Order: sequence, then structure tokens, then C-alpha cells
Amino acid sequence: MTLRRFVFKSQFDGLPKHSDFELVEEPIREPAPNEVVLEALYLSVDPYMRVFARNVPTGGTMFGTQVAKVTKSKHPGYKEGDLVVGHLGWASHSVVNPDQVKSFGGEVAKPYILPDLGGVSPSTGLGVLGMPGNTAWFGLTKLCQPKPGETLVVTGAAGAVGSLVGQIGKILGLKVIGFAGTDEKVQWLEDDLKFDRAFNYKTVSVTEALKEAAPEGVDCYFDNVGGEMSSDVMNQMNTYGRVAVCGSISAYNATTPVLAPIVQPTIITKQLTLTGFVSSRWKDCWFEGIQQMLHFIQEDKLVVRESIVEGFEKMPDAFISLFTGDNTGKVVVKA
Ligand SMILES: NC(=O)C1=CN([C@@H]2O[C@H](COP(=O)(O)OP(=O)(O)OC[C@H]3O[C@@H](n4cnc5c(N)ncnc54)[C@H](OP(=O)(O)O)[C@@H]3O)[C@@H](O)[C@H]2O)C=CC1
Ligand SMILES: CCCCCC(=O)/C=C/[C@@H]1[C@@H](C/C=C\CCCC(=O)O)[C@@H](O)C[C@H]1O
Repeated sequence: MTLRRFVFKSQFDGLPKHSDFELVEEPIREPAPNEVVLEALYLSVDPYMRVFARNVPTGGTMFGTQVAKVTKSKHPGYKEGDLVVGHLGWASHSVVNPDQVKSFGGEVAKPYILPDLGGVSPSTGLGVLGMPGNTAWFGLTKLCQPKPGETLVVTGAAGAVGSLVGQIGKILGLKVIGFAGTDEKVQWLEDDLKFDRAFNYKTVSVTEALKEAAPEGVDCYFDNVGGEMSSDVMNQMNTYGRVAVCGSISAYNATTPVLAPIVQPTIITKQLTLTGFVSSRWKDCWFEGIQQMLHFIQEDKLVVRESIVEGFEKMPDAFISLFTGDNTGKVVVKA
């Protein structure tokens, strides 16, 4: 039996390329005491990989999370057939001691057994019932602290996190306005996800769109893209508005520093609160977040969409699609 893994061949320069990765194949060794053999079922590609790949040495396995099945176990906490979510990288199989698995940042991050999802696909353990779902749920509720009747803007609105943020906003009684990069995505947000309004940021002025759609002003902004769009949104915010600074994907592939209109005068005069965050901030209530999102699914309150890419060898294609906007909802690779 062999395993395949993608190694990082050269540092990214601009948009990631296929030639930045190399697929290598090697035998799968037998597990030692306290080790398990894991077979990847679904693998996640996420925008943060573009940013933090600079920490990976050339020849190192690309990092990332996956849902994997335990196929052999010599560890008392795991049995054959268990499904786990873990930082196992871009690898088709792994032989690891779960107690020693580390995230790309170097912290020990023991793979967790996927909770009972009541028949929902295990792939969602990488999306709505995992990191992106918790990012949306906790980021919106804890940092934007929305009140019913307020107006929420979300950018990257048709993606893994953004599509959930907007829908949670509707569940919480907000007026929701989304920005995404194609007319099809805009239509999906309005027709299927019931956003109050959505706009294609590539063809409209964000400022004019908000003056028209939110004349009352914006109270909460869930920022997935950064840059000029975010300056434009903040300029339309109300006094004491709250911004959850989640991501800045508009600049991840930039080769020179990205400039955007300064926002300090707006932040000061409107007394805005901007809070940057990473989802692990809520690691102590991680499973509560998953249960909350599962309840929303079971109550038919959430439309969950995945862009499933078939085949482990397609990992680079799936990853690149995040930056070309080819995905809608969560991108997952089915091994
Ligand atoms: N703080 C945290 O803990 C976390 C932060 N994030 C951040 O949230 C954001 C969304 O992540 P995620 O939901 O996983 O990814 P998405 O599923 O939203 O995929 C990325 C999307 O970003 C949009 N995009 C790409 N390039 C640009 C650009 N130049 N300008 C504007 N939009 C662009 C594309 O949609 P379109 O067609 O609309 O352009 C693309 O589909 C990212 O910034 C990510 O880094 C994600 C998870 C956790
Ligand atoms: C400018 C980069 C913004 C990245 C935003 C993003 O997508 C975050 C995702 C986190 C991700 C990375 C978290 C922390 C980085 C620590 C840096 C380091 O250790 O070198 C991961 O934790 C999943 C998401 O919560």
C-alpha cells in the first residue's frame, strides 16, 4: 500500500500555480504503539494556506485539515472506523501518534472524533460543522453583537464563511447585504439564501450600492476581503458600528503592498469597534458551535452548499479556485 502527499516545491509568487506543488508517493508503514493509520476521505483547502505557506520549508508536506477514517489503531483513544478531523496535511494517508499531531503553527492539535452529525455528510466537518461554521457563528455573534433590525454587510458572501454569516444574520433578524464576485452568486444569495440584497462587487460601486440598499447605515460588517471594499463599507457605517475582521483575501496574492483609502477618520468619528480574530479563539466552546450549526441545519434554517472536487490529485486545482472565485460555498476535495 502506498500513500500520496503534496509537498511544497517553491514559495508562492502571486496566484498559486500547479508547479508550486509536487505529488510524491511512498509506502505506508505499519503503526507503532500509540499510532493510528488514517485514510483521508475529505480534505479542506482554505485561503489561510496561501498566507502561512511561507512557514513551510521547501519539500515539506502542505498543511491543512481533513476528515479521515481510522483504518488501523494502536492507540487506546481511537478505534477502526472512527472518523476524525485533524491537521494531517495534504496527504492521502497518515501514520501518526494522535497525541503528537501539530497544527501548522506548531501547537499540539489532537485530531478529534467527528461528533454524530445525524446523517449530514462528514465533509461538512470541514465546513459548516467545523472551522468555517464556527468562524461564522462566533465571529458574527460574539464580535458584531448584532441586534434584531440592525443592518449587516458581509463580503466574500457566497463563500464558505460568508454564505453562513449572511444566513445566520437572517436567522437573528438582521437586514443582510452581501457582496460577491459573479451575477450567479448574487442571484443565489438573494433567491436561495434570502439575503435582503446582494451585489456583484466587480460591476457596482460598493459605496453607491450601500447608499441605495442601506440608507439607514450599516451596523455590523463581517469583513472577509479587506482592501478598498472594506474602506468603502466602513464609510457607510453608523456610530458605534462593529466590524469582525475575519480575512483580507483581496491581498493574499499581492506581490506589492495593497493600498486602500485610510479608515481612521471614519473609525474615530463613528466610534467603530474593529476586532480581528481567528476561530481557535473559541476552542473551549468549539463543539457548542458545531451543535448550534447542526441544529440550524436540522431545522431547515440553513442552505449548505459545497463545491466538491473529486480526486486527491486535484488538491492544487481546488486550492487555486479559492482565488479565482470559481467556488460557491465550501471547497472540499473528496479523496
Ligand atoms: N479569521 C479566521 O479564523 C478565518 C478567516 N477566514 C477568512 O475568511 C475569508 C473567506 O474564507 P472562506 O470562506 O474559507 O473562503 P471562500 O469560500 O469565501 O473562498 C474565497 C472567495 O473569496 C473571494 N475572493 C477571491 N479573491 C478575491 C478578491 N481579490 N477580492 C474579493 N474577493 C475575493 C472569491 O469569491 P468572489 O467570487 O466573491 O470573488 C472566492 O470564492 C478569507 O479571507 C479567509 O482568510 C476563513 C476562515 C477562518
Ligand atoms: C492575513 C492573514 C489572515 C488569515 C485569516 C484566516 O484565514 C485565518 C484562518 C485561521 C487559521 C490561521 C490562524 C492563525 C494564524 C497563526 C499564525 C501562525 O501560527 O503562524 C487557522 O487557525 C484556521 C483559521 O481559524
